[in-house]
Amino acid sequence: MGNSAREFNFDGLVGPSHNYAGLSFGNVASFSNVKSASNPKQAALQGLAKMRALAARGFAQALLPPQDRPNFRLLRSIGFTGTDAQVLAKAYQESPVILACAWSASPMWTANAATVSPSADSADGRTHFTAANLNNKLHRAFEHAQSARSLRAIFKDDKHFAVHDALPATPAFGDEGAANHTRLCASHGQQGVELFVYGRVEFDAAAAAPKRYPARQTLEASQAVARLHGLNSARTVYLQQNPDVIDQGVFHNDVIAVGNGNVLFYHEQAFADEAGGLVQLRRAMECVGAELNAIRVDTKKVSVADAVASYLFNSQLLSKDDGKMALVIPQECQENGAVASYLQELVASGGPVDELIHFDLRQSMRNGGGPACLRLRVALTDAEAQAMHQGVVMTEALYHTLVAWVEKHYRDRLEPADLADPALAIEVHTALEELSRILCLPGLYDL
Ligand SMILES: N=C(N)NCCC[C@H](NC(=O)CCC(=O)O)C(=O)O
Repeated sequence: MGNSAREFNFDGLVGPSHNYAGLSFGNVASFSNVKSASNPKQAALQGLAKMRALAARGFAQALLPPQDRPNFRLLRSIGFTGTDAQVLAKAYQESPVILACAWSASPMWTANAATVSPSADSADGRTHFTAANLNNKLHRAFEHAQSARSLRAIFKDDKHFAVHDALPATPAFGDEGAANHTRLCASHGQQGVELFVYGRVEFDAAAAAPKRYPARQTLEASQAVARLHGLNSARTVYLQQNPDVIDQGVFHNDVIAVGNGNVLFYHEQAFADEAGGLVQLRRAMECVGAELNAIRVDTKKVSVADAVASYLFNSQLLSKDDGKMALVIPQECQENGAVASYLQELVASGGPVDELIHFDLRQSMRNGGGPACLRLRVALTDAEAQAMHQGVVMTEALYHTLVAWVEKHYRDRLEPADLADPALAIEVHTALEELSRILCLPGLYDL
């Protein structure tokens, strides 16, 4: 258990079938952009620009590859038969929405790929990953097999890493991965407090739950992940998300709170019991010799509606070498008056956050995915960082190779009817075969 570690951010490389299908009930952006035309090329380039800029700033940056689409296995398993072209044509005719599920590029939001516990926190001293089953949404519920496969390809060395399969895919174990999990610590390499935020409790009929939109994460799932990872109960905290904010479009906790180091940046209405939650967190933080720095944003400064529209809390909070933190925000935050003035106040306050870095991530934002959705955090010691596959680490050279690859293979416009085009399936397949060569991961896909 070394205590020098760096946090790598594994961003999802946006896949060539990025489109707007309105598949996520409870996610306001997904619903309001249904059936509008997407631009997969621009989406991928926007994501790559973020990765490149953060890598150039010295932050440890890597990527997770997109997944093979469309999912012909899904389409065939529900009775669409014939050649690939016939399967697409029949699905488009009978159920365009299920066809869109089979094409979804949703694995780009890698915060939902898995929950990660660094080696400093686990009983066996390895880094643990549990692929998230994402079983609340059809289009996301089949991501986990490839997520686990990709993670195993990158974190192969079982001396250092353990990748667990997703929890049983049933509502009791609804698991959304790192989007509902954050880690608080004195420094990334030291023991930390793992905070799991759940939306509902399967086996407690009296527990509060949202009324309008689904709660995707259960307490039972969070507890199962903590067990699999061998976490210590004194350093593990479970808090309930405020069901009222889920009903206002906060479908994951990372839409209303983000943590890094000893800082928890959160909205006043994020948790069902704010005061009780802070007591639990402070107590757990004492066990790791750290003091919680809670930055609470009041409703009178930023309403829940403004937080959802701007994605203020779906920001990345990154530790800089000088001990301060940068907040990586989507440009929508600058365009929202209340949020923009709050942010000016925040960086001028003399607190830990002294810099804002903003990106145009509009293509992803229109499906409800901001900077924090697009990345999976993995804190690694030097030995662990060396043991992982190096082909996914972002460098200037890889950036340029991937930009050329995107320019060659991606379309700049996709509309619902394009999902019936058999040529698109061949294009995606060809692109991914080439990608697995670029990343030096020959067995990446089960093509
Ligand atoms: N908050 C985090 N960590 N992730 C954001 C995920 C956004 C994703 N959107 C979608 O899946 C929309 C797909 C569509 O409508 O085409 C979702 O709702 O699961």
